[in-house]
Amino acid sequence: MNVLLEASNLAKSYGARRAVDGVSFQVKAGQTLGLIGPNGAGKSTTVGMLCGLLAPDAGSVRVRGEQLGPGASEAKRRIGLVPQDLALYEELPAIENLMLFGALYGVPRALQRERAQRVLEQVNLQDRARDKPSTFSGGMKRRLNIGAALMHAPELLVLDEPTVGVDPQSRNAIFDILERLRDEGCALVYTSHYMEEVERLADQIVVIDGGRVLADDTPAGLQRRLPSQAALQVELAGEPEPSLLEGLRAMAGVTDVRLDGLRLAIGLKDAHDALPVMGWLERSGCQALGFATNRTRLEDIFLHLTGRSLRD
Ligand SMILES: Nc1ncnc2c1ncn2[C@@H]1O[C@H](COP(=O)(O)OP(=O)(O)OP(=O)(O)O)[C@@H](O)[C@H]1O
Repeated sequence: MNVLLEASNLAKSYGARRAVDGVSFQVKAGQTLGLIGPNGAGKSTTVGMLCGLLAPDAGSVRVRGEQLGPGASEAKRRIGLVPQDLALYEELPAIENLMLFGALYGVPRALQRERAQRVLEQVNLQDRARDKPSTFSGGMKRRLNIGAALMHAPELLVLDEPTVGVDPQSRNAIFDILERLRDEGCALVYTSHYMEEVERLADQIVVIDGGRVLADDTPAGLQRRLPSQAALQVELAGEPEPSLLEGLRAMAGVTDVRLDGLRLAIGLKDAHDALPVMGWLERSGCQALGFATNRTRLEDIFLHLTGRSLRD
């Protein structure tokens, strides 16, 4: 696959604070890259540099081989940015908002209306073309905000936490739009601190924390890095013998054993390891009131990599 965007060793400090500290990754044409990290990880600062809004202290961003610099360029025109904060004119009808953004991005005047109509369809607002954003719901404003970044038909759409403050229904509507764009071949960089969002959309995931890349892998590759692929929860009838816990820890396929009151949590290399473990518990005379199994969530990769959870 051909490389569309290449970030190399990006660094940016605000005073003494290193917000981004040597970030590198690639986005290939048509690829969907999820950039995930907790609040303050450096996502917005990275996005600002990817789009040429922030000048890096060190490192570079190349779009189809051309390095981003100050001022307008062919490389910048290949990118559309959906900022975290809404950037709309509340009292200007939706279609005119889009035409204005088209003009700012250099779309020829003769093409602006036609382009805006196509974009309104892409973001499912074709029935609201003449209405003002001041009359829109929060989710509709977010969709129009995405539309503004699509007016110049970019090859790559960069979205900075586009679902912040959005209800679940509107969030799904945004995802439908992004999935359609992806299917039409538009590359996406999607930043979030919700792993389930990134998992739904991305075919490559970059995990960042403290301004550094901790992992850059496919969702399946990240999942494989987790020591436990599943967990078995056992509700015990009584206090277990220490030998029971020792026996469990020695079993093949068991990665971790934790006792919390009468709840036993057993980490498993594979979901298939649950049955032999339950059989062994029964043969050992363990009195259980209930069993439950669950697959490890990809979200736990952050805990695995840092010892901290993604959201406090
Ligand atoms: N303009 C600024 N001036 C000073 N410090 C800043 C500025 N912007 C960001 N920072 C700091 O840089 C670090 C990275 O911030 P950044 O906004 O890039 O993270 P983020 O991952 O996007 O977080 P969030 O999800 O909260 O937006 C943080 O410690 C933040 O406080």
